[in-house]
Amino acid sequence: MPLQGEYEPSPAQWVRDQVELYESSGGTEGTTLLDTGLPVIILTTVGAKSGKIRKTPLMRVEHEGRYAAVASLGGAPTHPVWYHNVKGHPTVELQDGPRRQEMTAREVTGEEKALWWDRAVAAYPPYADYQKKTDRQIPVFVLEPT
Ligand SMILES: C[C@H](OP(=O)(O)OC[C@@H](O)[C@@H](O)[C@@H](O)Cn1c2nc(=O)[nH]c(=O)c-2cc2ccc(O)cc21)C(=O)N[C@@H](CCC(=O)N[C@@H](CCC(=O)O)C(=O)O)C(=O)O
Repeated sequence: MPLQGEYEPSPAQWVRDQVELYESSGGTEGTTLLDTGLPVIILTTVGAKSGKIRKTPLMRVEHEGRYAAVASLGGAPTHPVWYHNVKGHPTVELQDGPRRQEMTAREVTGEEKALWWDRAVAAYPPYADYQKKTDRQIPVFVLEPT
């Protein structure tokens, strides 16, 4: 059952554009991070305050059908806003290329987080740099098919 609500595009034009291209191409275009060629997924969440539908490109971190969503925001001192959406509404949708599925998200800690953090850094090495540049502990969600 797709998430219900009014879609509110990101205020960031480059994010809006990537979501638009990803979705309008059926997940065949806009599926990488610009010049890196590294794969990207689209996470759909429900706004924690507005209840609106939000769509957020994230680096693709996948292992045996489960995914990680890393709230890095480039190592900024505060969490990205979508972090609060997922905490408030753990039922999310994930589009990986042409495949879209409903997932349940949970924030991971301790050894489980360390395992997924290694997988995330292997998929996108700059995550390690982001963590070095902030005292904020970058949160990691694991997304599992509902
Ligand atoms: C700009 C802000 O976006 P954000 O949710 O903080 O997310 C910032 C970024 O993480 C987001 O732009 C990501 O897509 C950036 N990004 C990555 N961001 C990451 O954190 N990790 C990644 O791996 C990542 C990869 C990536 C790849 C490609 C790409 O194009 C972007 C990528 C935003 O959308 N703000 C809205 C509000 C959004 C919102 O969800 N509001 C909630 C309020 C929630 C609350 O405040 O409690 C609501 O509607 O209720 C606004 O200001 O109107």
